[in-house]
Amino acid sequence: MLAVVPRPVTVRVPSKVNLHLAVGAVRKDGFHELATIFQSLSLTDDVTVAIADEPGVEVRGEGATSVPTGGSNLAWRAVEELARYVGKEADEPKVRVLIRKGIPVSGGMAGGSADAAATLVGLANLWKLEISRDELASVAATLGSDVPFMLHGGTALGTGRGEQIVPVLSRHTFHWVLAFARGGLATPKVYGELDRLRATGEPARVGAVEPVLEALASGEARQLALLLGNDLQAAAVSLRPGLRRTLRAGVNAGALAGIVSGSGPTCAFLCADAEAAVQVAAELSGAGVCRTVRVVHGPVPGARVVNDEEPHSTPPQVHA
Ligand SMILES: C[C@@](CO)(OP(=O)(O)O)[C@H](O)COP(=O)(O)OP(=O)(O)OC[C@H]1O[C@@H](n2ccc(N)nc2=O)[C@H](O)[C@@H]1O
Ligand SMILES: Nc1ncnc2c1ncn2[C@@H]1O[C@H](COP(=O)(O)OP(=O)(O)O)[C@@H](O)[C@H]1O
Repeated sequence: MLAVVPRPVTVRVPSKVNLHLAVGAVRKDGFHELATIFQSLSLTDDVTVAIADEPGVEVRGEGATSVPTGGSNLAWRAVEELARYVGKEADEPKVRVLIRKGIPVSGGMAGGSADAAATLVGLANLWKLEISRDELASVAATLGSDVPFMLHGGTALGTGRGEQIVPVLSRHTFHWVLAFARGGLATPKVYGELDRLRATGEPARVGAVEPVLEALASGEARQLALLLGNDLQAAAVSLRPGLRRTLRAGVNAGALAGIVSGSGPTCAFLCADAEAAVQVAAELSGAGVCRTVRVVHGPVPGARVVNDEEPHSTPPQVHA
């Protein structure tokens, strides 16, 4: 009798920006204690998982050539972790993963984490697993600090090393312009640079998280703009001094505020509305301070199956 091979499953997964990133002490396990507010953004990766005779990962799109396709790819690690969790034999998952990247690699927008989260959701569907979101989140946390949020999406507070997620009330949609840099920044290097800066001085720290929560609940972009803060920004700028110029250029172009996204080097500019974002993007792209400019919005849903929707929708793009 012929076995029925399940159809491939395609999952769309957002990127993220940290609206507030307070980096605390280094813990015994080497991670920093965090209090962060994540917001998912409409810049996405699409990940397709399929049963195949030749297992492996294929990567296409934005920055694809700098993404490993072997066992260190976070999507492949997700295949292995989920297989282990549900008790599949180590050589059983004959799965092929196709990643279509829209999220810049090593850009501080959690692209690898996004692919891992998308793979978990895709496999749960492909393998018809009876697994709860909480269980999936616990597997996600073993893959990386940002992975649980990429499952979750929306706007959320992350604590611990960033993996403990609680949803946050956020009214309205916020409009952003992203400035992609040439080349990426390695996350551990940026945390290390912050440790170095703190050992030799007192780089400014972000304020309390409560006012940010209030601004999100009010949905007022102008209020939120005054409160955006990222403790890793000083470290990213120290490693890439040119980011200072990019941040200034975005505000000069009419953004309400600019911030380094997570560990950088992508810069995210909050704009008053959708129309203002398009104008800021056009002006910023002519300023010669970044590689590419994108207009996006948030929050959007976390990793979700989109089998019957059209393939990867790239947001408006302006080449700088
Ligand atoms: C900085 C943030 C902000 O959301 O994201 P990115 O900007 O890289 O996307 C995250 O904290 C990145 O999370 P993620 O990329 O999942 O990191 P992990 O794989 O868990 O850890 C990579 C390395 O980052 C450092 N790290 C990460 C998280 C944390 N709370 N403390 C740390 O010190 C450690 O050096 C660790 O070895
Ligand atoms: N599926 C993936 N997509 C992107 N990067 C990946 C992936 N798997 C592993 N990596 C590696 O993870 C590192 C961080 O990538 P990424 O998640 O894009 O950046 P960031 O941590 O700045 O958000 C890079 O060195 C990249 O080569």
